This record gives sequence, C-alpha cells and structure tokens, in this order.
Amino acid sequence: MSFTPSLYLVTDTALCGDRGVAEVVRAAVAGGVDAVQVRAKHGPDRDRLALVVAVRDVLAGTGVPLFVNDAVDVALVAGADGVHLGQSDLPAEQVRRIAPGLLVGLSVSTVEQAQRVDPAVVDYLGVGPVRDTATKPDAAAALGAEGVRAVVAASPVPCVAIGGIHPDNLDPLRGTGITGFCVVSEICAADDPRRAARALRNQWDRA
Ligand SMILES: Cc1ncc(COP(=O)(O)OP(=O)(O)O)c(N)n1
Ligand SMILES: Cc1ncsc1CCOP(=O)(O)O
Ligand SMILES: [Mg+2]
Repeated sequence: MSFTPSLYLVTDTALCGDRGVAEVVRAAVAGGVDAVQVRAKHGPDRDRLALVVAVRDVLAGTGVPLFVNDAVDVALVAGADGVHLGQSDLPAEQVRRIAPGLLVGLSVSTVEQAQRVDPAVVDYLGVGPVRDTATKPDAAAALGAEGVRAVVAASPVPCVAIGGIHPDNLDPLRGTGITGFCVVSEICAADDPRRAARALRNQWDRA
C-alpha cells in the first residue's frame, strides 16, 4: 500500500509546550493531519518510548499512521507504523530486513540521493529543507520549490516536502509532484493547533 499523506505533522516537544505532544497531536488530527511523526532528539529512550506510546494511544482508531524519527527499536517496541530515517541514520535496507512490517521514510536533499533510492526498501521520501528553518539548524541547504520539483522527478517513491513550510509559501509547492507536506512549527507552536492544521489542509486541498 502506498503512503501518500497530504498533511504530515512532525512533532517538537519544546514547541508543544505545556499542552504536551499528545494533546497537540489530538488537536492537529481533528484539524486534518493525516500522518504523524514523533521526533524527540533529546533525552532517554524510556522517555521517548513513553511519548510514542502516548501518541499511539491518541491515534488509535483514527487511521492516521504513526512514525518514529530515527529510533527503529522504539518504533518496534511501541507498535508504531513506521520509522523515518535520515542519511546518517541506520541504512534503510537493513531496517527493512530486521523490521519488514515497518513503513520506512528516508530524508533526501539532492537528486542523486533520490536516484539511489530502492523502492523495495523505502516507502516515501522527505524532501527538504524547502526553506531555511530554525527548527532544524543542521539541515542541508534550502532547495526552494524548483529544487523540490527536481528531486521529486528523480524519486521512485512518493515524496513529501519539509522545512520552513508556512501558509505564505505553501502554494509554490503545488505542482512539484509532492503528495503532501510536513510541518513542525506551524502546528506545534500554534496557539490553536487544530485551527492551524485545518487552515493548512484547506489551503492544500483547494483545487
Ligand atoms: C518526513 C521527514 N523528512 C525529513 C526529516 C529529517 O530527517 P533527518 O534528516 O534524519 O533529520 P532529523 O529529523 O533526524 O533531525 C524528518 N524527520 N521527517
Ligand atoms: C525535521 C526537519 N527536516 C528537515 S527541515 C525539518 C524541520 C522542519 O520544521 P519547520 O516546519 O518548523 O520548518
Ligand atoms: Mg534522523
């Protein structure tokens, strides 16, 4: 089954603040988010696992798939649907071999990286960053919409765009070939995550 989300939320624990990640996810899904990745770059695995389990419980029965960033072991233990890997994380081939039941996402920032993707081991690509973003200061150089279009054209699997995406720069991504897009700060830092998700979803779904 191919993974083709429209609005993919990647969480940031600090930006979610006192509301907590699970409650922000609940609101965002009510607003139209159709895929979620728990991205917790700091802290012990026990805390990461507890966070993923809390989000899994919020997503139960919604049909919205749950991904874990980086940590294949946590994804398996928590019963998540998939894992998202970067170019420096565990190799996708080996993750598919040890965890054949997990969906696998891979980050790419260049046409060459997209051309090397094996569709037998990678289910979707996260293409970016589209723009510079304070959320991931160590990201590669910004691609812009035309750069995204070139990477997507080279990909054998569905692609989502990520990085610096906000309502004022979303429209140029239309027609690049992406199935959808990811946001962190636009939803996690919003006063009203449900409303922020609904606005993004309406903007994207507009014909
Ligand atoms: C959907 C999606 N695309 C790209 C990324 C970035 O992954 P990575 O390059 O491994 O960087 P970190 O997120 O681990 O800092 C992502 N997480 N999700
Ligand atoms: C995880 C990640 N990977 C590339 S950019 C990025 C962060 C995107 O965050 P934001 O949507 O706040 O710009
Ligand atoms: Mg990573």
